Amino acid sequence: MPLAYMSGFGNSFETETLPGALPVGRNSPQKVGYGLYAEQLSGTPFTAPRAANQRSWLYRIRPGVRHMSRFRKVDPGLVRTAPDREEAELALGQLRWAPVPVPEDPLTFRTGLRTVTTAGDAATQIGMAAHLLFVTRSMENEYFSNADGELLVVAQNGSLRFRTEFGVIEIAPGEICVIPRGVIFKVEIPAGPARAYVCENYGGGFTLPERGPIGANCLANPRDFLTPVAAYEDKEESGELYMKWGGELWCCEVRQSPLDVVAWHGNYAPYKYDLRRYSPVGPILFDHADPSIFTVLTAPSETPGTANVDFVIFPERWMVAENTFRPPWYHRNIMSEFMGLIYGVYDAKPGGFKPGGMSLHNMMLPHGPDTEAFEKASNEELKPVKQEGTMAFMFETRYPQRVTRWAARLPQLEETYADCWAGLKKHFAPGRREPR
Ligand SMILES: O=C(O)Cc1cc(O)ccc1O
Ligand SMILES: [Fe+2]
Repeated sequence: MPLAYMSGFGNSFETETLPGALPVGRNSPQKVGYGLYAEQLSGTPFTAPRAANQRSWLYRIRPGVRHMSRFRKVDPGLVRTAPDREEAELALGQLRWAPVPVPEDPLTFRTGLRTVTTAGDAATQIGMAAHLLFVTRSMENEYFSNADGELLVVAQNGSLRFRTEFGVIEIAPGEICVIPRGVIFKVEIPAGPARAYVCENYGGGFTLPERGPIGANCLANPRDFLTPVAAYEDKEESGELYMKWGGELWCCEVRQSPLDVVAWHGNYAPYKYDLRRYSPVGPILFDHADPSIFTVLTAPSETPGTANVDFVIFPERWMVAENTFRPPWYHRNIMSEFMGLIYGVYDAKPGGFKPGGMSLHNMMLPHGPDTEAFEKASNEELKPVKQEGTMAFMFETRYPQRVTRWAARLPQLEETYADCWAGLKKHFAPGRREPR
């Protein structure tokens, strides 16, 4: 049966699996219908301004206190949290990794999550981490929750099904989902092994960017964001609930499924989005716009216009600009750019950047098109060209990103990456002037 979702970004949703399970006109009646417990989950402080305030009311078989009590600390595997004090063994420079294959070992969402970079400080709710995720086994009586940040999951290969307290979300390559901080879930693989990129946002939640003069439409449209309808498990089997909290991994035994929410209402809930629904806006006469024009979601910091993390994509689009060097320009950026390629070809690196691969262009490190892309873009006939079948993305943060020991030691790290610019020759000729 296809999964059911409700459309809209940050709406006040309501959904119930049994008729009348949601109290009417109040949150906390003396007795909730069907013998359910009422519980509030606050994603922002109680006192957050109305426009930013996020909370949901969950009507569940048992309250959270019956699922989570004393935790014990367990091995975090390859998950790291900022500030990551493990030695950075890498010399400063532009970095790129070839795709890391999905290992053969049995890996669940918990054991298959591997941190690549960390930035900021999770304890102060600043910054982010970029992870790779490999899943070869579904979680059964195992559940996960992240108190350190929200998780933006970018499917790259294979599908992932998230059974959450709020309902079930499935994503395939080209789609993303966001699991808010504190939400309990488990991950299944409906059709074999899966690989994904994950951005863990330690700061305030992702929201839609302002459109300014673009107006009321295009870019990511709110109606294309989908939140699951309620779904619950009434399962009295023991298992483990893992919680990432304070940069450590904790575990407690559960005697029943904590995914026992029969009905809920509110605006703090997981959601998914198909990146192909994004309507890109760009230069239609000349020049190359800043990539912020392709922001799907932004997690602001306290400084206006300075994101804690922006999630930016490079989707299919027409390139039409006249007398323009069409790929990204060479640049240095105060923000740090982590990129991945979901499918297709990325125009700045047509040969070297492979689907499933990743690159890191850290704060103020110069980067831009490789030699091949420069030569082509400087000499091609500037007809309208469609960049087809491509989807790259960037996690762009105001904080420098530190590479983890795991990522620094990966054999896929390309030692000679910077050679992709080695062929950029000196063309300077004081006697020659291009027409303006
Ligand atoms: O560096 C990159 O490849 C990402 C990027 C793309 C673009 O079109 C403009 C700026 C930018 O950082
Ligand atoms: Fe860049």
